[in-house]
Amino acid sequence: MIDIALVAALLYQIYKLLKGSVAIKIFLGFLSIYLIYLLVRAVRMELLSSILGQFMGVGVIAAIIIFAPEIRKFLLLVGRSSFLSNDNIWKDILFFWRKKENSAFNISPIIDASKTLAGSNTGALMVISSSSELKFYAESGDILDAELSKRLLISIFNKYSPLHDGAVIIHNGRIKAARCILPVTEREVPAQFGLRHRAGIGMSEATDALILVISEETGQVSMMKNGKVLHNLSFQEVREILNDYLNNEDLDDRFESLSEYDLSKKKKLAMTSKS
Ligand SMILES: Nc1ncnc2c1ncn2[C@@H]1O[C@H](COP(=O)(O)OP(=O)(O)OP(=O)(O)O)[C@@H](O)[C@H]1O
Repeated sequence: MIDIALVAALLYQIYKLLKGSVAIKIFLGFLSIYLIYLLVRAVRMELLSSILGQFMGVGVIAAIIIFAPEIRKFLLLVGRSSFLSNDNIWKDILFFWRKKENSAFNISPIIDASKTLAGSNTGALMVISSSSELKFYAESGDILDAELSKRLLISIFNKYSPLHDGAVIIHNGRIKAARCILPVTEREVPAQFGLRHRAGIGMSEATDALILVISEETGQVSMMKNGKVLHNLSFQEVREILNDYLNNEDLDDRFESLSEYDLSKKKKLAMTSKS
């Protein structure tokens, strides 16, 4: 019984750590195959269980290679005394069946700060996550865990601030971290998108977060979700998208895929050159 409880707690912690990243899909894939393997073995289906057994053997080595960075970070977290002494972990384990709290929070500081940042052509990169703290990415920067405020966001992205380089991660009304390094997309992106936008698109491909980018060059606001983009948004649109995202509404249809984005740009260009 204690054995089962410990395994359940461990699996839950791994799930929490990976939540929001692509690694979780691979992890759940492995877990499902392992459960099928146990089931097949229990009902003594010899051939299938030997095939799945072979796969599991190779799978463990493959998992170690695929999850190398995650395993390193996980061990680092385990090693930190704060990880085990953190009350939240025990609360999470004890009350894991509780319904997820509504992720909505007051987004006005994000909108107000974006207005000021865009108005002064200050570049910014914000990751807003409704489902998780995105610990992996937060750990790549400086942990703040500060209450979300317009003044704080403006200070972070001020060109002279030591925190301005990289992204902030916002979750549950708190700025979890600043100066975070995000994965850059490997897909081809429109020529006017530089590194900041590429990182925004990359992060939206790797996680279920919503990304907000303010261009230093033009002051224009873009958002990214699931590898798709929306460019040159008004602040009213930003507010609506943010609200809908935090209320778990499906935003996929509203965003443009990178190929659509190129096409719509070309159409606009053709129309303006005709007129
Ligand atoms: N992988 C990354 N993760 C987080 N932030 C990044 C990453 N790559 C670049 N950045 C941020 O983007 C800034 C560089 O942006 P760059 O000027 O290349 O982007 P851009 O998309 O052309 O945007 P802009 O329109 O603002 O010039 C860096 O100073 C850094 O703050």
